[in-house]
Amino acid sequence: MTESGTVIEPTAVTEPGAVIETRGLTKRYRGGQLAVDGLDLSVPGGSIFGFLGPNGSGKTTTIRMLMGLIEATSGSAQLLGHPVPGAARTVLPQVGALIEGPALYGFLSGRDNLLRYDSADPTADPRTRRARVGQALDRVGLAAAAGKKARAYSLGMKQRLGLAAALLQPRRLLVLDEPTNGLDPQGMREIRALVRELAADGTTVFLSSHLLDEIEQVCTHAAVMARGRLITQGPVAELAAGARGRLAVTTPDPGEAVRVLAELGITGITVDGDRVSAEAPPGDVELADLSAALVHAGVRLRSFGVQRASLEDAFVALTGEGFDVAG
Ligand SMILES: Nc1ncnc2c1ncn2[C@@H]1O[C@H](COP(=O)(O)OP(=O)(O)OP(=O)(O)O)[C@@H](O)[C@H]1O
Repeated sequence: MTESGTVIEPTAVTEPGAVIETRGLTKRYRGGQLAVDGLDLSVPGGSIFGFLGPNGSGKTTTIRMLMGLIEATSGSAQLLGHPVPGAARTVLPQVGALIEGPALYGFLSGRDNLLRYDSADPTADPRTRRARVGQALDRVGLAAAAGKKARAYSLGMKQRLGLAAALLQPRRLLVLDEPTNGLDPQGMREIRALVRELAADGTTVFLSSHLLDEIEQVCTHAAVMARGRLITQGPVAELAAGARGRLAVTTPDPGEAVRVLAELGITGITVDGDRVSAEAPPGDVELADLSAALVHAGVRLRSFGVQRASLEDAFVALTGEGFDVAG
């Protein structure tokens, strides 16, 4: 209450603490494959958290452990402050999940798929079912196509229907495994916009992706996986800032530019046509001195500068590997 007696409603609900927390979470499959290796993950409430890694890095295995679909070999995990799988019954109704594509009945309409899905949920109130299904369809932009058979849906529409299924109840956390996989650029944009909207309403969104630029575009935080291990995690802006940017020079005299830069101790130089790129110089090297040295040596400059580091630069810097993906 303020002095004038007005009640101030909190405008944004931010979760105190982590919404997903794992300690030493490990999965070794029966065949001996160590898919997830001692994972300590911490997902802040209210974030759009990108779980990033090349194919086979352990993302799906982690998500399946979090959702109680498979057992961890060792380590522990908490969702919304409760241990899983121990408290799965209490906590999972507050978590919407879209894992490995939605299971749909092609012969049913989008609406009937959702009605059927909701009736299989013992925590769902049948009296509000129709209304909730209608709202979820609206939410994902499928209201007009709700009566169409699901087999006539495009991949993007199917994916949106899967999201609608995850939204039939109010959720504090949404877990989406590769939600844009297989979608065309327009479909990807639609899903990204939806993820942003959901997060703006206060839902924490945890999404896995092997697409670096997707994570950069939509996520506030990210964790980077490689070969089952966590490489780094934190706010996306900080992860990218942790890597030095690249020095980028465009010149009709690339050979001479390479010679001058190498003489000045610049490393990681590559040439592609008239573009010379290199590791950004350490902080004590003044960029103006570099460009002056190039000009002094007769190198004609079309452009000169340091490009901001991307998450990809950070990944390469941290793993020493390219972000090489099959998909
Ligand atoms: N059921 C299983 N039995 C044995 N090994 C498995 C099983 N599932 C996954 N793996 C292996 O565990 C490792 C991690 O796989 P996982 O599917 O978790 O990775 P991912 O990052 O989700 O990749 P993708 O994007 O391709 O799904 C891979 O080497 C994979 O071959």
